[in-house]
Amino acid sequence: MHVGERFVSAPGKAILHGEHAVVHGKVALAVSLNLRTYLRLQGTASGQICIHLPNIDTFRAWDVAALQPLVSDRKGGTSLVERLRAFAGVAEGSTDSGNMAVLAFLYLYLSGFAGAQTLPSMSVRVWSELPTGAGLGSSAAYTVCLSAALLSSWHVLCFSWSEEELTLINKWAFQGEKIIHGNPSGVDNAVATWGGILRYHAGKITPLSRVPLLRILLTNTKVPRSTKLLVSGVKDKINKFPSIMVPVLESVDAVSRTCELTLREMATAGASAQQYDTLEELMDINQHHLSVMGVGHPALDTLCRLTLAHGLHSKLTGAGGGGCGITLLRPGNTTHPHHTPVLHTSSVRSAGISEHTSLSLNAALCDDISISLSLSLSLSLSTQC
Ligand SMILES: Nc1ncnc2c1ncn2[C@@H]1O[C@H](COP(=O)(O)OP(=O)(O)OP(=O)(O)O)[C@@H](O)[C@H]1O
Ligand SMILES: C[C@@](O)(CCO)CC(=O)[O-]
Ligand SMILES: [Mg+2]
Repeated sequence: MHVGERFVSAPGKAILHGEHAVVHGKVALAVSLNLRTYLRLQGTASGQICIHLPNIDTFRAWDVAALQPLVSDRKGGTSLVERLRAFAGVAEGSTDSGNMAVLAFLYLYLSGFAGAQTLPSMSVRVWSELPTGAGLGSSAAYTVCLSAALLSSWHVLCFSWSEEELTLINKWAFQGEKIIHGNPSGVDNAVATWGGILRYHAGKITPLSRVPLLRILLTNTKVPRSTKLLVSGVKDKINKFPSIMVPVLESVDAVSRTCELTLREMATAGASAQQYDTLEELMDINQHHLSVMGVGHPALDTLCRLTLAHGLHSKLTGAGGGGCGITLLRPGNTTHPHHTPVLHTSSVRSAGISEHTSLSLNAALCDDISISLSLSLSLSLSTQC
């Protein structure tokens, strides 16, 4: 079987409210960024599968003939993930970047081509503008790219991403996220697939159509962390202290719902100072809840303290434990002349759209912390066949 060339990209995301609680069935609000991950897939006649992941210094190659026996379970009773772990020498519970990325790739590749008479040989390269493991959904953008490229080569189609195809891309990307994350909610891959701003609740994806233009700053603390470990740490805490932690999750749920309501009112009747007060208080409340869940970090505390000294309110975004924080700006806040910090929250769902407004960082505010990102918001998965 020979596959043609594919080039796809998918955006990262910022979570406004609801990270971690969303894993336990609560509401989250998330928005895509214009920092993207890109994938190029090329069919070859080399008899090999090669994957090149420059962001994480990983290059691996296998003979197709060595992978072929993994497709069917000849030993009986083992799952494809278990067979792949044994094949690639990856221990259960490993959080090594390269191992996780490679396992997710092999899983999606072998699942997709399981029905083919022979596995196709190919070379896949994935590179990203997103910092890896910093709370901006790099894992989901990676698995959405893999899923979109492999699906389009399984179906030998040049996608224009119909709703049905996006649903399929999202479903497979979720399987890849499971390998990297352990127990993902699905919010990150949904945003990487559909783009825009959306509400995510127990698997239900609702694009928000009436939202105001918000401006936020995004700060990378550059403190490394693993979403998988943070998510499992929160679960342990809930299991240990259910009567304490369940009300915290309920409260985060209420924060997300109140934020959604406030955004809708701001879009309908125009933004008032009181509504900004509300958004700021919600960020403070949620940041404290996230610290209670055990996913804060001194660098994030520093971000909150420094921005508060300028009258601005911040919270972590994504899994926390380091990574990135977001800071809400009011309309009158001045910003670095080269940056226009904006969080544009309209929802666009079709493919190939690169409409974006910018979301960037005012470095002058946060120069005690390593700050490196200058971002824009992009609104959908795009593809070029
Ligand atoms: N560009 C990339 N190339 C290869 N693998 C990647 C890439 N981006 C992410 N990954 C995989 O995803 C892992 C990071 O995922 P993780 O969920 O911990 O962080 P994140 O997705 O950036 O943050 P969050 O889940 O909080 O939004 C990496 O260790 C690697 O396995
Ligand atoms: C921490 C978390 O809630 C968001 C990570 O971006 C995990 C998830 O929802 O899968
Ligand atoms: Mg992730």
